Amino acid sequence: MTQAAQIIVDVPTMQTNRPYTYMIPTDLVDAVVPGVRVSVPFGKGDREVGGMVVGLINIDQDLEHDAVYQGDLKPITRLLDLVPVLNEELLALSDWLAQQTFAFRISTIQTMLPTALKTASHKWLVADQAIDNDELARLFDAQGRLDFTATTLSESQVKALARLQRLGVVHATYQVNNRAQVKTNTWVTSQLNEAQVTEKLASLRANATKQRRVLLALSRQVAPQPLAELLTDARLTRADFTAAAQRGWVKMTEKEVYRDPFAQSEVEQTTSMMLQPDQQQAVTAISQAITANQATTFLLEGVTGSGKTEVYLQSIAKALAQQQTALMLVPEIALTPQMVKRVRGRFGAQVAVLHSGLSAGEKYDEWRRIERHEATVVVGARSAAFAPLDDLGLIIMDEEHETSYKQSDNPRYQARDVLLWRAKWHNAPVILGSATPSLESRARAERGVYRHLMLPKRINQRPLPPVQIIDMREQLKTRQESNFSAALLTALKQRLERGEQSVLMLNRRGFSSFMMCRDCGFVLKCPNCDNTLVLHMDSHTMRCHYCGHEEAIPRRCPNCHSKRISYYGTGTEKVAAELKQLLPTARVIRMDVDTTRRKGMHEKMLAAFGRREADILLGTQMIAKGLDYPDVTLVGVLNADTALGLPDFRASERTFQLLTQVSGRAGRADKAGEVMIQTFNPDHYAIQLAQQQDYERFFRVEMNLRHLGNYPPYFYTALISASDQDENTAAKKMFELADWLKQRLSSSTIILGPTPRPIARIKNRYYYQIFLKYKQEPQLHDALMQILEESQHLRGLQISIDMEPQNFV
Ligand SMILES: Nc1ncnc2c1ncn2[C@@H]1O[C@H](COP(=O)(O)OP(=O)(O)OP(=O)(O)O)[C@@H](O)[C@H]1O
Ligand SMILES: [Zn+2]
Ligand SMILES: [Zn+2]
Repeated sequence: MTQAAQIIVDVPTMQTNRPYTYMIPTDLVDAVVPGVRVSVPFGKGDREVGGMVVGLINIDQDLEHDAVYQGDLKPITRLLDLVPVLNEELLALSDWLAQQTFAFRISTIQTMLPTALKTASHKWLVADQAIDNDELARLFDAQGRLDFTATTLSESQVKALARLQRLGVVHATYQVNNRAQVKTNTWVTSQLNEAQVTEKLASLRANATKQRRVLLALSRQVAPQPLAELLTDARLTRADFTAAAQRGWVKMTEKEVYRDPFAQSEVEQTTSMMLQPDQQQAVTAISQAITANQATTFLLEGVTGSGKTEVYLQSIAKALAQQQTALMLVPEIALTPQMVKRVRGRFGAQVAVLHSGLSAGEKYDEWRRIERHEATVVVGARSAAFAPLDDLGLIIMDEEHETSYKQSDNPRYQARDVLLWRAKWHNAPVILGSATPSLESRARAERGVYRHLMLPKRINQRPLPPVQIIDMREQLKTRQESNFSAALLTALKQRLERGEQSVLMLNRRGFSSFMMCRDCGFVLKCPNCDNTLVLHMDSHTMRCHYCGHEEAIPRRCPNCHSKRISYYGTGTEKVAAELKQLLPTARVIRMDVDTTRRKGMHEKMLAAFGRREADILLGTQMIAKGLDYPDVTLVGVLNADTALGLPDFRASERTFQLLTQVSGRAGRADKAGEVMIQTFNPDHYAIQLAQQQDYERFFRVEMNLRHLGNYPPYFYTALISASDQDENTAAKKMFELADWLKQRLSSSTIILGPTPRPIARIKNRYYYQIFLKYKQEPQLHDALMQILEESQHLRGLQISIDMEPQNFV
């Protein structure tokens, strides 16, 4: 009996999207197992490519059934791993995921591996114990390291080393060949003494404000300090200090940053709290499912501040108590030290944390701790859904409604689906938690597919803060254009006088992509779909992205005939400038993608705000989550409407979710809180119901509208996009496709488009899309596969498929 290996090669094309059969050299027979990476000769000229072993077959019996096999089998060239890097579960998952998302198997496999394993990296073997074989022991240097990538090893040596790794005598580590992985911080050292600073300040021109700020900052501290710290004053920029360096006032140096080894040990140990009755009920139900190994999905719906986290923690404890592991996903933005602290505080060093802030090396370290069963609790963002935990006893997804759980690039997977799949594999329950569940999940709870658990009250009966809606149309009649209503401005002044803090949110979603009447708030909608029309400056038209309807940009408001129609939207920078004028004494921290791009800035700014170094935290959506500061008594939303204008059937849902989240930040401690929402659409149901914080009503109203519009959760959706350098080719192909689909699919399926994409041209490629809404469509998978396969033969045209798309702009 001869064995051969089934290998997915690292050649991402439709033709190669299936296992190829390779011969296993006799010496490697035991070492080649599913889940190890290899390199193999492939294609014309036997180019060497990487690959993943996904299965083994007996040549004598199975080969005639192997469709791919032609001619003599080529042998595997090299073994890259001594032990599998993906286990049986994850291999099966990668296969399922490729099917679900119409992605190549190699790309779903790559998605599951930590970066250190997929980029060009240098592999070392490290001896953890003495090796009792002289020949092998000699391969290791004085530090017990063997350079696996550079050393030529005989096949028997490879086999023997594989055995040692399986026994835990040696382990593999990776050094990523990427200089950028070394983290550095810029430090600023003043070159001026106190007297010189005073002198320079005196000689500055009156309008040299930037230089004055830099000098003032220098006067406060003489010792070298990190630039990032100086930049917590939002009025200062890196460029100001670069300019100062050119003047010889400061020296800027790069220092390497090391991981703080005390960061973990500082976390204070916490113990389980006495649960409130609602919490207790939830924990009991979840615990029963854990004990019974039932893959029940729970929807934990709890208002902001109702103590969902404590329910998670005590349920995790239950899983650990029966020697199982737990996986918890949170949105990237919520992975603040606060959240990590709460989990570490309860479970200590057995917690592994995976987030985008870690370097490739750090991520690999965490991944390995999980694989070696050193970590039994994993907290992480979307990609942590693939954490290689064995024997999962509980899976949690916090803020389950968050769009960031859906990956927008290939493979376009929804982490929630991955978790549900894994739960079935492990017979483990899942908790989907949120104050504002997605309509899809809430509808499933209604139909009994998920079990519904509720936490309807805040802890200690603290009231939800009162929410006031401010009609900006009224404001505009009396005052000149401003981002601040009189009421909000007064409230901000009060907080300043009382020494309390305020949070201001500027909604960036939908920023200037549509038009709105400044007098009546009217937003132009599609006559066919009731979706907001998107402004296309290139063609000077308003377009519907679902059905393709197009019309001229109106000069007057179709509703009130006002001429004051404009792009609605504004940036945080502009708001910060206005704030400076209106409230010159207020200390403001501005938090948006620009100011938080540098690693660690997000946490630094929040920490500074927590230390009360600022009066106002001004930011985009990123401030809506997770903040728990006792002195915040005012939350202001500057523009509640912008997301409502988006050409997205989920626009109301997103708006409601965001407003509810951000309102939940006020009055969490003893001091009462207050929320003010500025809007041009005070009567819109999403805004009205957010004011009342009435999720239940919102759910009913929105479900009704979804039903009328044939949208999810009543219909499933899929988005097919095609792009080409030639606009006609892309359009023509998509019209053909739409016709073909009409014949192929059932008549109950709704095919919208093709239409040009919101940004029709990206990097000189033209995009067209078809939007599908369907209930039951057994033909769909095959039809879409066929489209992908056929598109391979069309040079230049690229087709992508997004199941249950979350983003339309
Ligand atoms: N049983 C309890 N007894 C006393 N305090 C509790 C209890 N459960 C939770 N808390 C406290 O109540 C506060 C709010 O809880 P938590 O942050 O878990 O709510 P949440 O539902 O996750 O809120 P959000 O959705 O706003 O993040 C926290 O400070 C938490 O420590
Ligand atoms: Zn109008
Ligand atoms: Zn339309």
